[in-house]
Amino acid sequence: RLGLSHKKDEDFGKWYSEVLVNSEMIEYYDISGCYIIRDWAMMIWDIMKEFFEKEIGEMGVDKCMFPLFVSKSVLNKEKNHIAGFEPEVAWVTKAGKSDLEVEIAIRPTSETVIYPYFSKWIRNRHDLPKKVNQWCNVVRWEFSNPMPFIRSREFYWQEGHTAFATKEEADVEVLEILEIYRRIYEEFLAVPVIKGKKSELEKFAGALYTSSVEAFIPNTGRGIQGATSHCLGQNFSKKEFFDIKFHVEIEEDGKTKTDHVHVWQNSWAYSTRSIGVMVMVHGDEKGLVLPPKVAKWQVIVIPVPYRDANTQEIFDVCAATVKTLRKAGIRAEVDKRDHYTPGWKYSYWEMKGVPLRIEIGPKDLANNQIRAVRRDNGVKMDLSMVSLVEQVKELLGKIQESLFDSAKQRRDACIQIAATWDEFSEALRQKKLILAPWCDEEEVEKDVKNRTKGDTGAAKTLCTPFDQPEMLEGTKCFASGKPAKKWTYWGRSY
Ligand SMILES: O=C(C[C@H]1NCCC[C@H]1O)Cn1cnc2c(c1=O)CCCC2
Ligand SMILES: [Mg+2]
Repeated sequence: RLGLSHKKDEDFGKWYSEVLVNSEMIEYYDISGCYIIRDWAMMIWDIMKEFFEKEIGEMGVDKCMFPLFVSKSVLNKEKNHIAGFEPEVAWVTKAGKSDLEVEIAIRPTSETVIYPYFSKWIRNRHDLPKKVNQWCNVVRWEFSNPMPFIRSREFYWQEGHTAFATKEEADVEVLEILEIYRRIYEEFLAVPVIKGKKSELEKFAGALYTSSVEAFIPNTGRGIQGATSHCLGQNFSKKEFFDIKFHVEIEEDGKTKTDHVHVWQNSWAYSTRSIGVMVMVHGDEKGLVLPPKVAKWQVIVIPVPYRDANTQEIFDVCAATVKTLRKAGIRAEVDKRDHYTPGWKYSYWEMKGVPLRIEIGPKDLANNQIRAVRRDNGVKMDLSMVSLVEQVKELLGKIQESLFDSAKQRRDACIQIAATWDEFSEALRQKKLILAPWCDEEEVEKDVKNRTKGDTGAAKTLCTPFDQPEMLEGTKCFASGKPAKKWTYWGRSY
């Protein structure tokens, strides 16, 4: 296993692809935009899923699994929510040699699959709130250049779909879910994100409003949507095709009348794209760098026998060390392959991004200690075998924290405030994440897109952060010169 042949700061795309293959996260596939997700990456997905499932389980969200296929008539019932997306929908048109009577779409998202059943299941108030979530694959036949995890034609996500009797309940849940997404990124993947609201132009067409957590890739100067939590309002429930409503009894001049109220809905998702963002943010010239929280192996133990001196004893101590660490809930493994040298193993596990390496050789045995090496900053230290578990736990905590802190420092260094068009253009040229005062007019947003169109893509609004800086009296929009209404993040994006 050689090192990487591409540098992160020289050819980011090739570096990213090589890291994913060399760390055994991804295998390429013969259909463009489709990738094999291997064990090393599946463990990341499963660790996040376990946390996410626990959190939404406590919120009363039920599990479900709706069909992969959507009939053409159903998908096109709700045209406006897929407006502009038709080219991305994949269709099944044949089975064997015979054409299908009716073409069947492969789900690109499941609103039109699920909501007819919400209509059937929700009859009166005590059927509410209705909350379901499914973990599944979706297919979107994107045409812009595919990238493993970031932009693939099939990807895995969870999609939550909920219905409430009142808007207030829906509004609360939108933000509760958004906070879980922030935790997924910041506490598990050690990636800083910005919580905010999408503009009317960038939001999901079927939504009343869209909130998102936005990440940023310093190397390419591009923003990337990390996860979305939408309030759909009554946009779907009031559509006659769905007509999702509950009946209420109202007293009117002494008589009880029944009326009905359309439900208020949310939908929310994060996907395997989150894994790609983590790789891009933390990876380095030696390969993948895994945050301990999501590493299949948090500690790799390497025996370092010296000539034939007490080799068996060294192997026994390595095995015992792994056992002790595992008993304490630390995900540890020993690499006892005898056809590789210790040095070779160091490079192999560095490429795979294991947060902490433990080396055990004759000297370590003699001093009842081990040599620990951090993957994030390469620092080496000798740890006593006495209270090793506590020291390793503390070290893993420090690695997790320092990965987040350094990623946040690098992201913050990319943030540039722009008050005028010239400052905006210059910041864009410098691949910055731009915070600018905006008049909140859609025409202006479209104009900025047109004026910044180029081979590296146009600049767009990423989100309007909930955490708004003060807007001084008289502040002008950077693009239109009109009175600014809000501070918004702009940039090129994936
Ligand atoms: O998928 C959503 C909205 C919503 N879907 C459910 C989970 C939350 C949220 O992502 C938006 N969207 C994006 N992309 C596409 C579609 C689409 O509806 C439908 C057609 C194919 C491309
Ligand atoms: Mg898309």
